[in-house]
Amino acid sequence: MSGAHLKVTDASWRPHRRMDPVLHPTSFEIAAGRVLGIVGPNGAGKSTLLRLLYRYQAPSTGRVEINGQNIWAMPARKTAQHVAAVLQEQAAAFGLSVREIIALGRTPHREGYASAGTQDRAVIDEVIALLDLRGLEHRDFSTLSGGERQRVMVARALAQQPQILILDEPTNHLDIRHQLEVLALIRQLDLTIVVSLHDLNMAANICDDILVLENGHPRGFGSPDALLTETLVSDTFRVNARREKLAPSDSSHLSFHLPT
Ligand SMILES: Nc1ncnc2c1ncn2[C@@H]1O[C@H](COP(=O)(O)OP(=O)(O)OP(=O)(O)O)[C@@H](O)[C@H]1O
Repeated sequence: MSGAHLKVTDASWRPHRRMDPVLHPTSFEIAAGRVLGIVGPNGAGKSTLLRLLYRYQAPSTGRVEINGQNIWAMPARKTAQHVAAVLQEQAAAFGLSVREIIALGRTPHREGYASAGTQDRAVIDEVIALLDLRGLEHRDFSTLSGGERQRVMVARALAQQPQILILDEPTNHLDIRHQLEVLALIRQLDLTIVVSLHDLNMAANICDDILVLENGHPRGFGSPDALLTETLVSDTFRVNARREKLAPSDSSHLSFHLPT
């Protein structure tokens, strides 16, 4: 697996013609292999932007390009060979096992109704091991806990062998250990990653770049250190934010308080 260049130019989205945009024109560019964090308050437009990136919704204006190709000019199947998404809502599984769910990630790479070949099985085995799912692979997906399901959905996305991985709040439902494991995995994958996160400290730790959205508008794009200033975080999230150095690691840490 290796990443792809992602370029978003003036992409906006509005639900109906006469309504205000939910996402106003937004532009950014990330080189192959970088991790971009999307942060912002509830309703800021994070999931809406992600939907444009994995070709679920067409932008009302602007373009999304992967390695210079507009994703709406390619067949959906071709986009699915490049981009995989892990979403907050998990589809109903109708009695499928964990392994069968993960195998669905191979669909864009198969011809017609062909069943899983040797390469498909090897990829599925690899991601099952990577996400520590060996003990669960024959369980009915619907019997899993929220955190176990989340790991299965990450495994399914990786089975797609994408160049770009989109994750919408991937640490929801995960206990601390599995949060750290999923975040470490994100850092270690040789892919371009776009991840929405509510935890700004987590975002600052794992992301190369951050895009801040507020009320459907891009507020800034840049490195976590340069962008996530006390002023920007306080204004965007309507809190008093303080940035401190944690001893002994000397890493930067944001803390938050309600304004008095
Ligand atoms: N299909 C739609 N029709 C009308 N409004 C919509 C539609 N989809 C999203 N919205 C609105 O757009 C805004 C942004 O929603 P979005 O889900 O992108 O925000 P978010 O930043 O991901 O929020 P959260 O952090 O709460 O998950 C919200 O006010 C939402 O109600």
